[in-house]
Amino acid sequence: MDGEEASSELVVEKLVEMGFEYSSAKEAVETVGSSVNDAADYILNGARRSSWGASTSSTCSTMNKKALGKRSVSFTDPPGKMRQSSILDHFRSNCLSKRNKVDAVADMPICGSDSSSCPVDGQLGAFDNIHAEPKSTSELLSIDCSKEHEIGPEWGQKVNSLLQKRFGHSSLKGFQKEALAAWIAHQDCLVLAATGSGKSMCFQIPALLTGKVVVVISPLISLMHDQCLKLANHGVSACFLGSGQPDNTVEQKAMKGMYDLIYVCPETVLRLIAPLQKLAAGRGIALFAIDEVHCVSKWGHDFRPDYRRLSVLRENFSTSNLKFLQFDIPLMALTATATNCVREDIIECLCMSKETKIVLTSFFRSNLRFSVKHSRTSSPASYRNDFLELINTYSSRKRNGEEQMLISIEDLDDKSRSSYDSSDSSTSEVDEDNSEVNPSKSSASSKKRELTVEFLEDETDVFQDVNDWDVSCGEFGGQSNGENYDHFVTLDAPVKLDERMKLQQESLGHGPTIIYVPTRKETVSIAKFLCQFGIKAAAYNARLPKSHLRRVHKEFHENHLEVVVATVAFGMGIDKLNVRRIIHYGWPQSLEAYYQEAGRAGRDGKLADCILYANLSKIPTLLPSKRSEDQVKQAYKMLSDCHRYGMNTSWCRAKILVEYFGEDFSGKKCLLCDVCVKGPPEIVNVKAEASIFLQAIAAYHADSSDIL
Ligand SMILES: Nc1ncnc2c1ncn2[C@@H]1O[C@H](COP(=O)(O)OP(=O)(O)OP(=O)(O)O)[C@@H](O)[C@H]1O
Repeated sequence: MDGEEASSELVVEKLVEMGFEYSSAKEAVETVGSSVNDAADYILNGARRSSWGASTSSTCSTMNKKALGKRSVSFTDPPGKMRQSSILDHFRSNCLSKRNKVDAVADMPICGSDSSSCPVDGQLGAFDNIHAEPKSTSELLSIDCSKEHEIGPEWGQKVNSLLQKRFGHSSLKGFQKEALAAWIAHQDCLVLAATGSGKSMCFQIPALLTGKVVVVISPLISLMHDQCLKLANHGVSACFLGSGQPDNTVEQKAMKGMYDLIYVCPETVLRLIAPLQKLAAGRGIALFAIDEVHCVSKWGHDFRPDYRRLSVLRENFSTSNLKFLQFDIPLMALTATATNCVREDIIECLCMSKETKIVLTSFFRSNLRFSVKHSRTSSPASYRNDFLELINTYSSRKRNGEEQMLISIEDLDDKSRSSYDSSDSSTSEVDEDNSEVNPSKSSASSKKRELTVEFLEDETDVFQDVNDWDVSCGEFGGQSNGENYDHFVTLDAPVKLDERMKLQQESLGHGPTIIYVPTRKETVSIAKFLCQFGIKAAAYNARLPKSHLRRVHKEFHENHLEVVVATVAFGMGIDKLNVRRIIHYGWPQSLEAYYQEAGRAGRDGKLADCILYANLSKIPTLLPSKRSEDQVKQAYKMLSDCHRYGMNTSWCRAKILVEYFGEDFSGKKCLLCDVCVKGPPEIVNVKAEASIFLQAIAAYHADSSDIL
């Protein structure tokens, strides 16, 4: 093999790792040469034109790739000019969209192609606007934090007026009040509240109330960036620090106390202990907030080692260490998902005080309709069964006004066979049986079939670098789409029975869908499958080119994409209100991860579906990662909890989930899930069969004793 051949093989190998079929990878490399990015662009471009590209010309959608030639099929700038779009682009686009939304959208080029229209100087200008100097100082409410307080009527009024003035909300939610009461009493606090319930307000208010700084530790640049952006929109000054921060004056300004809130990743906060101590002595630090705190625990689903070192906060910002402090600077730890065991681990590991207040809201999300379906998954033959309803959902919208002809399974067969038959035969996961697998059948059929093993994309590999600027440079932020937060339901307590009964009658809107799949390969194959039927679908996994990932985020948030087929890499920070369906097509890695991912549906409070397609003949296997033996054991225990959830046929699914997090749901049901609606499987009286069976055994033993 000569050098060139060897490098082509390597590129093909890389492309297969990204999730592409070997044959497509090979063809792409033959056509565009040995560049991973070009080849990936080349393959994706075909899928994209037939899926997202409603406006692209039909000549492109015929995918006559060879005729199109190298550059004409690429959707990004030529390599030499290609520039990773940055957070600044997003700020810029948001500033633009605030000034003139319609114009900005019309002008907005698709991923990365706007480099010429956005000079670096201009970007920095926009960036400075985001990191506004604290205008709020004169508006600060003079509250004496040296005394203990309760959120009495006086406090309540002050906070509510701030809330209204700054954020347009009428009052604090119950759990927010509780968390603030703990902070006012200088207590540490662990807040466990559902995704999207408003946890950030618990640490944003202290910065605005006291005039001191709040330091927020967060795992991802995308989350920090998103929050800074939202705060800037509300006129609150905030910044984020870390290697993802391109302006090196921001850190100095932050340490001088020029921002109300400082967002920082764990590794950076560890580096900044001495300057933060100076800040505490100067403007003062009101609170350390540790967001997504489940990352502390090895028993959680998203462990990040740097989080465990955050005990330095208690050690270095306590009265014993800093003599000028009257009280230890309180720690507020926040998460949406933590089991009892994870909670204990967090409190111990962060050296939070013994009196730490735990503010726990109901994990129950009354508008989420959970169900489990059984499927072989991972095979194009199953796709035809499993995605029929989804395809019909989106195609009925497109045929709006015309006769509503639903696509039949035969139509799907015709359409998809042409492009999938060949791949069917080339995969070891071929599924000849077209019918849905049901649990009773599966044990019998698994005798005939080998159990297969599926390598899960491991989230510890996905987010190797907390400052992964490229992956996380975010087009997140549902609010900028004009989606209405007014519909947001208070998630403090399960809504009333009659409200849930009403939800049963509601029809599920067309809104966006996220399909989570365990492997990178499936992100590509399912997106490709859905594209065949005119669905605007795109694949998302950590190995795909960054420019593609950015584009997926952007188009998803702007409602141009209908379906994203993703691994766990499409994760934290997805804050979009109108997601109508979260489909897990294969096993999730844990019930915590499942609930967090499913929780991205229905944040507008309207009915949303959370469907798990369980494949009982597939054993999920974690990709090799930096996990210790103990952690691997724990990871497999978590997988087995998922299995139990998938096998359940008797208990309300929401009950299983919320009780997993230690909540008492006794005597309650969600009334929406498949088990609540269809009930447990019918009880069959097998007395007669059992008696024959027992007689047969008795006869057998009698015969054997005769022989003996
Ligand atoms: N008291 C309130 N009344 C009404 N809306 C609120 C209130 N507090 C916060 N919200 C809104 O709730 C939405 C979600 O808030 P936030 O992003 O803080 O949720 P979160 O719990 O941190 O979510 P996640 O777990 O996904 O990080 C925001 O739009 C916020 O403005």
